[in-house]
Amino acid sequence: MPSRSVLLSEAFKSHPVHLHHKHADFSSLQELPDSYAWNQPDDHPSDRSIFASKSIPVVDLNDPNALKLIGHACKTWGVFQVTNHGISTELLDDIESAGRSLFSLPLQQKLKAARSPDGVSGYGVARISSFFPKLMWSEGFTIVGSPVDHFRQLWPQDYSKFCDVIEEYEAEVKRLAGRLMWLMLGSLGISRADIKWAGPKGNFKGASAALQLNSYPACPDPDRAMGLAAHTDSTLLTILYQNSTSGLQVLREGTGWVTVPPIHGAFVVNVGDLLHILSNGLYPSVLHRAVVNRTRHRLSIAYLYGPPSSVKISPLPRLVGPGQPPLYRPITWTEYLGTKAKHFNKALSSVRVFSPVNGLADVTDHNTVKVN
Ligand SMILES: C=C1C[C@]23C[C@H]1CC[C@H]2[C@@]12CCC[C@@](C)(C(=O)O1)[C@H]2[C@@H]3C(=O)O
Ligand SMILES: O=C(O)CCC(=O)C(=O)O
Ligand SMILES: [Fe+2]
Repeated sequence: MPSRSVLLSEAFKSHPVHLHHKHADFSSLQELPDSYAWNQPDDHPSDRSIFASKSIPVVDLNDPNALKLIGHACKTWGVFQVTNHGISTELLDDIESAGRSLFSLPLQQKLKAARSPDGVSGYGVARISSFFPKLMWSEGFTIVGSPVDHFRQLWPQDYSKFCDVIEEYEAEVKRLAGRLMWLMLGSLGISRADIKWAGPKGNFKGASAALQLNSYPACPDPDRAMGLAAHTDSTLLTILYQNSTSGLQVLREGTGWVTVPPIHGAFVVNVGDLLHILSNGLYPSVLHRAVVNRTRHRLSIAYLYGPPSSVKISPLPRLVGPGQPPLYRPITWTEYLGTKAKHFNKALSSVRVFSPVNGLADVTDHNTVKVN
């Protein structure tokens, strides 16, 4: 561990986003305001692809072949769903209803817990909003560390029961994340000895994470609106719970946008940018987005899981060799979040090592134009 550890919550100190004037009271909007109309013909939610014939793999964690199935899903899709993961449907119901209570508070109340421009936690629009000229039809609440201060502002009387649900959910999903890490890495031949930062018990005790509650209100003109614009996650992996309303889509090369159908009690697990780096490019970090719905409110809860914040992540030595040079330079999670805040979807290529073979430019050559 480096002596000076930079917390995840510090990641955006040098990349503040000022979006406060953009909070909307969706329930009062009967028509889609122009500021929410994403009418680019080639990246339009209305090209939402059918439940494609080849669909996202579903893996039962009790299946003796789970390791192999997960490895295959990670290589080919970068995303899969898991069932029999050990987290009770009661806890899922509890976290969903906590999310619902939060987003159904009056806007003025939610704004009391607004995310500060250089902070990570609190209520607000997606951080990536600053890269797009149009607004997204969603609101979010990010939790890093204890939610108690913000929850006290939201629910001065009964914040503690909501804190308990969040804490219980985080503890359970953290355990699942550690288990999934070993399955995802195990199928690449990686074992405990290869990842020192997983700790002596191999339980990734020092891992960092953010919990992102996303709310997508019913929308008067869903075909022209965008819930959450296409992005990859800056994580090792993300564990997503979605309610029974569909909306999540992943981009599959050669197919287009594929809807991830909600399965009651299941989680969607996707590879993030840091696992792509760790796997030396073997696992793709999947591009995904959320579209919205005319009649139904949609809720999703993403557990964005990463390494201890100051551990340098680089391609695993076991996956590097004479024919497989390391494709990425070492970077900490906190540094990567800063890079993402600056370069957005070009962040990953900005970490890519210069090579005369792949012809990619070094990070110093990277200039991304930010649309505000
Ligand atoms: C630990 C994370 C990961 C963050 C930033 C920070 C807290 C919130 C996460 C998200 C959640 C919503 C999509 C995203 C793209 C966004 O705008 O905020 C994510 C982003 C990332 O994966 O880069
Ligand atoms: O709402 C969804 O299904 C997607 C959420 C997401 O991609 C995220 O929070 O990173
Ligand atoms: Fe995401």
